[in-house]
Amino acid sequence: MSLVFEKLTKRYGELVAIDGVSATFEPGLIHGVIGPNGAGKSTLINMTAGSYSVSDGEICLDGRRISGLKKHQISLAGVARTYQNIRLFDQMTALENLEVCLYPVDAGRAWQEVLWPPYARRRRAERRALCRAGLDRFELAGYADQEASSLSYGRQRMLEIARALVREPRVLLLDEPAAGLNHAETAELTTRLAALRHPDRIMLVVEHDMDLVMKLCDRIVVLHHGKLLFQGTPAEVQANPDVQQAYLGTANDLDDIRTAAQDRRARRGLRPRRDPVGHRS
Ligand SMILES: Nc1ncnc2c1ncn2[C@@H]1O[C@H](COP(=O)(O)OP(=O)(O)OP(=O)(O)O)[C@@H](O)[C@H]1O
Repeated sequence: MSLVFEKLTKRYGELVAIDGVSATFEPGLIHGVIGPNGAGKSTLINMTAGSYSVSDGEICLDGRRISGLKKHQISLAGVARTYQNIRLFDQMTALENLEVCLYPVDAGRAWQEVLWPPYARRRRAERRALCRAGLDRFELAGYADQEASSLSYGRQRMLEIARALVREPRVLLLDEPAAGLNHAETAELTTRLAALRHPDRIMLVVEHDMDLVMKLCDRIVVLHHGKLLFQGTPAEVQANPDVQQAYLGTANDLDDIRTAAQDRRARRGLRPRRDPVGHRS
């Protein structure tokens, strides 16, 4: 049982953003997806979540083809995601951001709640309890009734992950979860993500922060110009000469990557990283 990409291809007109990528992602593991800017990482996430169509090849979850399904059908199949640029319902409270994900999606159950108020009240209370527990997992319970937009940037990131988890997805796709976080927040995020490792859950993390990737991930897929360059454990990836040449630059030297990530943040208007005592680096 796994998530499988079979000769996956995405074309934007003439541009081949993902070029015949085949890979298998096992449950119980955290899979990193890395590669230089424009390598196709977000495109991979967007196709898996159904935000972008697949040009060729297929994506299967537990043996069932999910590419070609609509976005909401893929979500119901158990795929949840977060975004590079946080997307919350800003005017809703933290709790409501989770609750909206649990409202009945089939007409039958929705009508049951409309026609039978005691049942609706009980279901609402159950949903609320589940969402409070979801917030609690990220130490956000104290912010349950605050508007999402009023939370700090770091808490908004955590809230988005808490929301993605509220339906207990089989597949959790995280697109640059550490973007814009300072060192302390990234360290906290790394611990929290590690705690999400579960035998039934497949996690894919697209990330430029190599420290986070190397610490957190069990397996790493390296993309280069839309092609699968290499896959292996963090140690294998760091030792691979092709990866070093294409991406890491020099063996075990992650400073260039950090600098590139900083430049990228600045270009995108994201917060630059700060060290734990608050000095900008
Ligand atoms: N909607 C789109 N329409 C046209 N081209 C696109 C679209 N989305 C991405 N691309 C192009 O596809 C290629 C891969 O982009 P993608 O965003 O997937 O790369 P990435 O590895 O996630 O990059 P980054 O690390 O900078 O986010 C790039 O050349 C990009 O310009």
